[in-house]
Amino acid sequence: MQFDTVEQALITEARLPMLTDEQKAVYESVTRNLVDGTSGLHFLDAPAGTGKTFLLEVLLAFVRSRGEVALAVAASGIAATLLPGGQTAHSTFKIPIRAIRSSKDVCAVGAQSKQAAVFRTVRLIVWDEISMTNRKDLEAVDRCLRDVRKQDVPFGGVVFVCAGDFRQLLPVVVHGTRANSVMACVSRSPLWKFFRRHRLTRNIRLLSSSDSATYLRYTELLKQIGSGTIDQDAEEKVSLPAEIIISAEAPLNDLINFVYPSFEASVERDGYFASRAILAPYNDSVDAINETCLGMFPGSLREYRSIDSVADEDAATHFPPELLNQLDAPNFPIHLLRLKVGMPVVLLRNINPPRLCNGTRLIILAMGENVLRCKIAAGQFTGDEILLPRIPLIPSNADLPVSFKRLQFPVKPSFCLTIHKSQGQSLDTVGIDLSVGCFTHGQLYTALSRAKNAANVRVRIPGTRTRNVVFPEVLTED
Ligand SMILES: Nc1ncnc2c1ncn2[C@@H]1O[C@H](COP(=O)(O)OP(=O)(O)OP(=O)(O)O)[C@@H](O)[C@H]1O
Repeated sequence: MQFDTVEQALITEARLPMLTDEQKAVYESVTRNLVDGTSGLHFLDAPAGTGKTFLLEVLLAFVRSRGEVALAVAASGIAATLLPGGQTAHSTFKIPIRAIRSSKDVCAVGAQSKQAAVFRTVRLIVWDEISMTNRKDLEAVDRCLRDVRKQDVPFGGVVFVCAGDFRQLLPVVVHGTRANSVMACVSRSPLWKFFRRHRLTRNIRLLSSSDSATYLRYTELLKQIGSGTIDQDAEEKVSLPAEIIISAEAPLNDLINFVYPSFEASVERDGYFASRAILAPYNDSVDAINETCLGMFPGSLREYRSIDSVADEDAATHFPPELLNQLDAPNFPIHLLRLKVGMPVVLLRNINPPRLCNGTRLIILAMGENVLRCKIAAGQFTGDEILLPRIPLIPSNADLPVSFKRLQFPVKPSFCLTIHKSQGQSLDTVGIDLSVGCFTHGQLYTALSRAKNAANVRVRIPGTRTRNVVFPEVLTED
């Protein structure tokens, strides 16, 4: 309700003529439900870059221009920052965060809560990157909406539009097998049959800046990699075009210099870090590349050591601070955080959604003893300045020997991101470090499809072949 209806109407008016015929057909189908007051479940099932998120933005603006409530969520924080008013699905619906999901999971939404009041009035829910969502989360939201809205129909009768691409990354199942990942997909949910499937086929991301021959060659390569129809050997390795390869025998700096040709100039240029990134499949490689980039980045280094303590005082003698300092968990700040003014970092917690979410990218402007002054680097709040304090953080979902608390800035360097975090992004320049190859479904396709221009992609691999993992059983027919 905080959206300005006039402003939203202007966005709708400006964007409508831009929609392709395919996008327009979906827009009309969804707005028919919204205008008629009928319910409708829609699934935008389309390859990377075909404008799913773009279309969701127009639908959100349409509803908000009418003074009605539209909620925007995404499977990951960084994808949520791309949607106006976007938040993670977990944060919006209070879905429990657990390593092992259960069919009995319930959203922590009280009947008298503000959240429940919003769910009763909401007209449209859009859910982006749904292919990364665990079906149990979607099912928990279904139960919550039926309950709160007192309507025993799927999602309590709201108009629900989800967008995704099963060629890209699937839900993460900790210690899970291939079958566990496949079974966790929303497409395996009994709810899925209620969704009407819409297709988009034109890659608009690439269209924006490639010549037509390059466009055709690269979109064909993406299609074959995404569907697993490209020639691959017994180790699932595929050949990539010579012009995009950087040899892994050459120094890592070659890839860094391709993506970040001038760190000195970057400090002055708005949008420099939002439009480019190095991607890698493993957290360890990401950390090592960030460390190398930090060494090359100009300016003086400041080190921040966290203060770590165990939750259970009785365990304190067995787990002294020096031992806790060495513990690490995914999506958790490290004990010794090394920062420089002007460098990009990514937020690791929801501080004040939707402005400051897990996944918001920031540039450091100044560093104090207990506070960082930062500028938001991407998304609808780009340019806003914020103050970020050290906060107490407890690792979730981690295989750690003890439960502990860390007082640290909730950020990590983001010259390089995991491929997982890049899903949903459109980047001008992309460098992919595959010196250690991809390990799961859709990683190579997701990484290669982030680029707006095929000429601005480089992949660092040993030799000319790299691993492409595809689980054909999750792919829907084109
Ligand atoms: N009709 C359009 N007119 C102009 N630009 C568009 C249009 N549709 C999409 N785009 C642009 O194309 C790029 C890719 O669009 P978008 O991110 O919506 O694709 P996507 O299908 O959501 O991709 P992914 O599956 O990778 O998340 C963006 O830069 C977006 O602004």
